[in-house]
Amino acid sequence: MDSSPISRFRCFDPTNSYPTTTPNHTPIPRHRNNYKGTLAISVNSEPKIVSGEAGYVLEDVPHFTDYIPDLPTYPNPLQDNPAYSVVKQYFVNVDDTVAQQIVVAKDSPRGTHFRRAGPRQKVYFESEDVHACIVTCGGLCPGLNTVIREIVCGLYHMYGVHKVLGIEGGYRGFYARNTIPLTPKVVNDVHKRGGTILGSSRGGHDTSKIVDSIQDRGINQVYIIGGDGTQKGASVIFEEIRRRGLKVVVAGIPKTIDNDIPVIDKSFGFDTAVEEAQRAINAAHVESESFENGIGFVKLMGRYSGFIAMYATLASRDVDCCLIPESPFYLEGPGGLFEFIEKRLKEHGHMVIVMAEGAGQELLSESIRANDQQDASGNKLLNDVGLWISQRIKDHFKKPKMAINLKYIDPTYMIRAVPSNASDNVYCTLLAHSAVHGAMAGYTGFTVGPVNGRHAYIPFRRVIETQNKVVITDRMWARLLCSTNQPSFLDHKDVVGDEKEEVPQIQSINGENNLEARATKHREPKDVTEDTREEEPPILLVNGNSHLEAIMANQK
Ligand SMILES: Nc1ncnc2c1ncn2[C@@H]1O[C@H](COP(=O)(O)OP(=O)(O)OP(=O)(O)O)[C@@H](O)[C@H]1O
Ligand SMILES: O=P(O)(O)OC[C@H]1O[C@](O)(CO)[C@@H](O)[C@@H]1O
Ligand SMILES: [Mg+2]
Repeated sequence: MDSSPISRFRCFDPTNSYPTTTPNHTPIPRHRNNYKGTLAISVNSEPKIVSGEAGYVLEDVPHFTDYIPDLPTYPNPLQDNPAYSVVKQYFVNVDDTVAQQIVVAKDSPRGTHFRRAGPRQKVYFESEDVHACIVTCGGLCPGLNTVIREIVCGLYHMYGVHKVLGIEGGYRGFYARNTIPLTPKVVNDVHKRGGTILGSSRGGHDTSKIVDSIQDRGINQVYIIGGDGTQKGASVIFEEIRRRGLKVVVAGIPKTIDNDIPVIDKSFGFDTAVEEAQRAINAAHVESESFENGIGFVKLMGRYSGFIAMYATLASRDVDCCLIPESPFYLEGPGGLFEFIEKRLKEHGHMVIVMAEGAGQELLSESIRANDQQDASGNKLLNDVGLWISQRIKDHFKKPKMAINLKYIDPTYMIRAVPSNASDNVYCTLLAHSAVHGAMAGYTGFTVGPVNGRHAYIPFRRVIETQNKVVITDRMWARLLCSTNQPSFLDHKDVVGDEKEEVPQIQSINGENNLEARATKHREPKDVTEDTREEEPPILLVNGNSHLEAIMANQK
């Protein structure tokens, strides 16, 4: 008997272990958590959570068999594909799941897992019956075309699917635009271009019109590429499809230049964007070095998450100061940005500042009328804080003493409009293929992505409930502070506090930030109590030293 903990609590995979039409038919278990037992159509899509020994939890994704009875299955055509037949164990094991938490202590619970992505032995579509469509939504990101290409080529070459449509111009394209037939020939060299060959848009998400269009066109696999907003839209589409009892897969491929999608290791195009940002930082460095008291000021993307700025800074080593939305700062007075600039210019004669577009927005809205405008998707429109702070720096140094030479560089759209680099191309290929395998296997309502390096199917709920942010108490931010040696910019009154009060404990650093969502304040209480290693952080350090010095002091 197999004594593996997972099999004992029946981590059911309808595509491998319990096919519905094989001679060795094994009944589908009725007792799965949140599973309604009978295979009647269920309109409630509740989380599929399976618990096991030693604190093991599987957060599973929906499957056709959850709400459509008696579906036939077919052997996966990949088993006859010469490219894959030689690969041992090409099909994913029934029990394979991917752990979210891989840094563990001896006695800590095994924690959350996701279903491993990849091809299954049985599929729920015959190749000629598949009618797929692809849509891209939200802002641009390097690699969009590669994902489109690889979904098309994956469907054609691995599964013999020949009906793939491109939906033009984002969600509204489902009901307001024509479709584009996509073949391997059409998409052959699109990965060499930036942008998306399908076009994109914000807003225009009309669920019933979109699902009507899917139904009217006879589409049964919907591949949706986009960021957090897009995945929210995909989740709503999935719920409506499920409510109507349609055999239609909804598969999300996460896209965001800001890297703000939680759970997954990082989003595609991020590396390319960081690489492209180096060109702007290099230019800023060259300009600043060449003039007396030169300041190169670079504004990068990052609405709520400063990952691009942080990684671009770490990669460059020429940056003296990195400003991100997660780390508040102020301009005037002791410990402020102006004081630091003056100090650094006196020491080095020049400096480079990198700023994420979402940083310091509160300073700007204090000084000018708050901008409460939104884009078509409901995202807050940001003020150009980079330009504003540049002007404030110029004004500040005009007054008394130092003549400065500030050059403002805004490459924001350049870093997301370029084609993806080689490593992102490979990453995009894996994402696309994982999505195709999952769809063919009848999984639906999922976003695909790597979790600790292994591709997994993640329920929509998990990627839309929170945003991935830089955790400034994690080691990665400490590495950055170590590289720039910038101050913490904590407000003087916060730093000193009420002298009668006890000096609060310095925040300890708890583990690597490998780009996963770790902003504790966004975590569910359940997660926090389950994972005892990520306790609610104590008050951030605060003793007048730089952030880094304080961290080092604490580690002594
Ligand atoms: N809560 C929601 N429910 C349904 N649809 C949504 C929701 N939020 C956003 N959308 C739709 O998703 C699409 C993309 O959203 P948005 O413009 O926020 O970009 P995104 O996917 O977050 O990408 P990025 O922020 O990386 O550019 C839009 O068409 C928008 O209407
Ligand atoms: O100008 P657009 O196309 O709305 O996009 C700008 C936004 O899109 C992003 O690239 C992704 O959310 C943000 O960094 C940026 O604020
Ligand atoms: Mg977004």
